[in-house]
Amino acid sequence: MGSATEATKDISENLLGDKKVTVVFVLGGPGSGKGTQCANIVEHYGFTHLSAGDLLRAEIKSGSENGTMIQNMIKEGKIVPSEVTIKLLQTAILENGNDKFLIDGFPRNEENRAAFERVTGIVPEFVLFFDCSEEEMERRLLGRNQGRVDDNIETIKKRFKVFVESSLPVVEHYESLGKVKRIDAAKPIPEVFEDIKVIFSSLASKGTA
Ligand SMILES: Nc1ncnc2c1ncn2[C@@H]1O[C@H](COP(=O)(O)OP(=O)(O)O)[C@@H](O)[C@H]1O
Ligand SMILES: Nc1ccn([C@H]2C[C@H](O)[C@@H](COP(=O)(O)OP(=O)(O)O)O2)c(=O)n1
Ligand SMILES: [Mg+2]
Repeated sequence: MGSATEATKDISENLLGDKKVTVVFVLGGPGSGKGTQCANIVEHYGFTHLSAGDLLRAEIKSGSENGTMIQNMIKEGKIVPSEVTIKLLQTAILENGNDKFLIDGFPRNEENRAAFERVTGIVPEFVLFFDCSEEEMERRLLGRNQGRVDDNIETIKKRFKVFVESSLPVVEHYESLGKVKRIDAAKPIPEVFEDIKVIFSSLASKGTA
């Protein structure tokens, strides 16, 4: 004991038991196509998709005591405190037999990132970053039609601001570590997936996933 590295490892073993996992963070602005492409990656590369937003929406539906707080924050385009989101992610990881996870829409700010690293000890294999213009993302969100309380123009503008101010710095952090694989997400869905395939096929052939 004594070193910071050992301390982090001990905490990680407490929270995830002995489970060793491969994690890819999937980041990008609202409407950049993260969820759509995660479904493709799951189908072809055997990952399990964990969307932080989906987990939070399920928590609202379940009638949990945090439900109203989460709902209000999502409506305002704000980011839910990391202890809530991390708990949901941790449970989902432990409940799943798989050891390869795409974590979509997390970490969305520095607090998310630092807390996740601290309490799980998980370091992502890499970050898949979906690069797309706000104009295109806005068009997609307004056409998404999933009945979401945050897919209206007022909340969308707030989400874009939060993305630029809080989420892009997380991407920059991972860029400084050489961990970001950037995708041109403005292209049509099949073309975006062709670019993603190159990345995941090379991961599979290295035997790390
Ligand atoms: N490359 C693309 N071109 C056009 N529309 C797309 C593309 N990728 C996703 N979409 C559509 O845009 C909307 C948002 O996609 P989604 O995967 O939910 O994005 P995110 O999870 O990043 O918010 C959905 O209606 C989806 O069908
Ligand atoms: N790490 C996260 C992820 C999502 N949330 C909340 C705030 C986000 O605006 C909403 C919706 O997230 P979601 O990833 O589903 O949204 P998009 O797929 O990017 O459109 O959920 C959060 O508070 N913390
Ligand atoms: Mg999504």
